[in-house]
Amino acid sequence: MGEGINDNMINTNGADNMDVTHTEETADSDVKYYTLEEVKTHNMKTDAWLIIHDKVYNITSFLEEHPGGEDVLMVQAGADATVSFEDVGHSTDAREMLIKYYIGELKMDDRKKEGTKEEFITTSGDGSSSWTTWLIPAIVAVVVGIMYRYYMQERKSS
Ligand code: HEM
Repeated sequence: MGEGINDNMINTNGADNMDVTHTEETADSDVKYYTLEEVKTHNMKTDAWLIIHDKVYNITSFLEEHPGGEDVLMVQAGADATVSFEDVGHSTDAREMLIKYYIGELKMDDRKKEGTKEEFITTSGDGSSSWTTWLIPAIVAVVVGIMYRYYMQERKSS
């Protein structure tokens, strides 16, 4: 994995970085990047990670403390829990707690930006036709209104 395919983006000072295993570091900070494949392997009670909004959390020590229970977390362990986490409507406190368990970022290649957006914008078709549905009746209404005014004026003057 990662035998220098994308390394030019990530590894700008690679002179003494001989040991490139699963975690590559950005040039600007110590942020660790994990692949989805790697996160998937951490799906046990003794070693549980999950992804929320492209960030990776090691929640092993939190499993027993979670007010929503251990089981719901274990269902998500090793996977992207963004939708479940948001569906519950976690409090600001819960969101702040995440910091404690943060261990790094999901690799850019494994992020699904459109995927997460699509989940929330699926209710009313593709949206592109929505403006035509009101614009055409609006034009018709204006034209009918103008014609009606002319008609009334003609009736008054005759
Ligand atoms: C590390 C990630 C998580 C943290 C820090 C966290 C934290 C919390 C906290 C503090 C609460 C108490 C209520 C609140 O303050 O919102 C809570 C409740 C809950 N959480 Fe989480 N949670 C996490 C992940 C998840 C995930 C992934 C799920 C779903 C699969 C989940 C499901 C629930 C449920 C069902 C409740 C109970 C809600 C209720 O009884 O009203 N949580 N969580």
